Amino acid sequence: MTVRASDSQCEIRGVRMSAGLRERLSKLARVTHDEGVAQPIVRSGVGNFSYRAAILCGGIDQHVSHSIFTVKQRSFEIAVYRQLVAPSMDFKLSHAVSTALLAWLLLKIYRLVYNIFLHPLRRYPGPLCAAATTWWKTYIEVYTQQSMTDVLEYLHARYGDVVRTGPNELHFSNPAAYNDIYNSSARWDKEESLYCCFGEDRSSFGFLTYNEAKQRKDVLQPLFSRRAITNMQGLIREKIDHLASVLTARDATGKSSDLFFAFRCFTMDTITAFCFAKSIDAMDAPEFKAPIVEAMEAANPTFVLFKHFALFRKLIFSLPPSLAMKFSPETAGLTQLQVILGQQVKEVYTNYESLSEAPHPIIYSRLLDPAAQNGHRVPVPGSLYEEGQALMFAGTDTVGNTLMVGFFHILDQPALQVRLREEVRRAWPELSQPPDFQTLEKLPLLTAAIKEALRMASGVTTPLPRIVPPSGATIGKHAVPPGTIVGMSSIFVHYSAEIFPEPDNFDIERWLGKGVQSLDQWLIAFSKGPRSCLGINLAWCELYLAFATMLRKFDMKLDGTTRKDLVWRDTFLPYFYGKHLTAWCTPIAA
Ligand code: HEM
Repeated sequence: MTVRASDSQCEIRGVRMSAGLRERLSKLARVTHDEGVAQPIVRSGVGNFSYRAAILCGGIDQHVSHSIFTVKQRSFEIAVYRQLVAPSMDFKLSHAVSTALLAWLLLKIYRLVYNIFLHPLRRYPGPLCAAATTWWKTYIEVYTQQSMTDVLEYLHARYGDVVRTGPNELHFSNPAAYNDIYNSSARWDKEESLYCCFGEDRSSFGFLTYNEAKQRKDVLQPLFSRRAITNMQGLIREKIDHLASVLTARDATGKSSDLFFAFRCFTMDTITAFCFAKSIDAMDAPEFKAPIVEAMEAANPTFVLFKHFALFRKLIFSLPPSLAMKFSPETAGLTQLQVILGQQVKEVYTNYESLSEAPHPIIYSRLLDPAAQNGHRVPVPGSLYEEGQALMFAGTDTVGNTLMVGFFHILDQPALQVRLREEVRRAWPELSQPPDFQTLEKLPLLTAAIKEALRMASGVTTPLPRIVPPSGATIGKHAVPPGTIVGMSSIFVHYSAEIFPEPDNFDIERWLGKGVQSLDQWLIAFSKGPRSCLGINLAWCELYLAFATMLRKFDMKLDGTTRKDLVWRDTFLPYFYGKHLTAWCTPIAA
């Protein structure tokens, strides 16, 4: 089709023009119609006019025509546009949109019907909505903001030991099933939508496959072995002593302390020194409100949002930090954390040599060492950053939560605090000569208290989702087809009344006495199998040194925190949203 237009005339060739259209145009302008001419004349029209006329004539018609309009351009243009072009454009657009919507809707309906009636998991019990669509989980976690672990408890009480929690997902509650999923021979992939939400896809924690994770963990493992951690316990001793001195100074000014943040600052300073040979000095922040610790705390619920809305996550991660924080204040904590951490990683990258001056092995020194890579390349900067973020999260909140939960219960039972202190004092008579990690490990009451704290804090509370391999699997005596997402939250083991009677009570006696060693198999805070915790030795060492030091150096009393304040919501780690554990920490003179 061609259009030629001037101030007074518009010529259109090679278009299809119906009788109806011709009649309507005639009312607007004088139209000359010549059926015989089909040769196109290519000349440009006058701006919008020719464009609109072109749309007008291209849209609706039957016959090939050549029409000449004699027009008063402006009024013709407006009239044609209003009466013919706009409606026809609307029609075409709305037609395309509604067709696409209909196709999408049909596809979704087909998917729902398939998920409910034809899916290989159709015989597994669970809510209909969960079987039909993953949006059910989004509704629970994002819209109602319930803790998925609470919902799972309810579902298992109603449906039994296996529940379908998504179209392609099963959750198990029988403690025996835990070992079927998480054991040394189960090299199953991690599930993408959860593990990618942290933005740590290229880290020991975030790699989805066993092989990728193993390659990275093999590089890091020598630094996390029991021997390596025992050798570097001086670093942890230095950090916990520093925390004790800050708490002492606070007490001297008559202040109680936010131990929730204080413990996180201690673990943060420890892991940053271990990673970067440089502490972030979180413990020296006023009121222990170190920006990185606060940012980490605020980041927890963000991951739930990112898990359900991957596009939103990609958008936030792609924006410059200042824009991301403005655009989405609710995820600003994570962005802030990434900025702080990014600077730290960049510094290490540019001052690599300084790492060798540290008195203990440094994680980044090893990550950047070509000789440590077992024939592979040194990780790219993005992967180095992500490893740093993974280690910060893995090493800070987990140990911090265990200390916080443990100390709440110990302070809630003053007689227990005295009993534990007496045991520690026997091993640590001279305040200025603290015993080492190996000595503390032998103290039965202290060990029982730490185990009980690990049990009740539960480490990572989310069911750790894995993909059943092509061979399929039997989990808790149920045959599970290949490709199914399976998981089990640690709380179904740690709060099982059959294994741990009266599980809501902090009772160190359950770990003491003869024949209780077998109970250790049910302490699964660090998970089991090839994707279990890389930092387990570091965590135990921090816990022993911190529990012993706090008990030996302070007489502690709760400052208004009650059991109700220990409420949490599952955001991968438990997100404690009650009043922080606050206590008076009075130094013990000798
Ligand atoms: C009480 C303290 C801790 C607890 C309860 C704990 C718990 C866990 C759990 C349950 C997992 C498995 C996560 C999954 O399957 O997705 C895990 C993995 C991991 N943890 Fe820990 N953790 C603790 C301390 C630490 C520390 C101090 C570090 C070191 C900085 C650390 C580093 C890691 C890493 C790198 C992984 C990923 C391993 C993999 O995916 O193969 N953790 N931890």
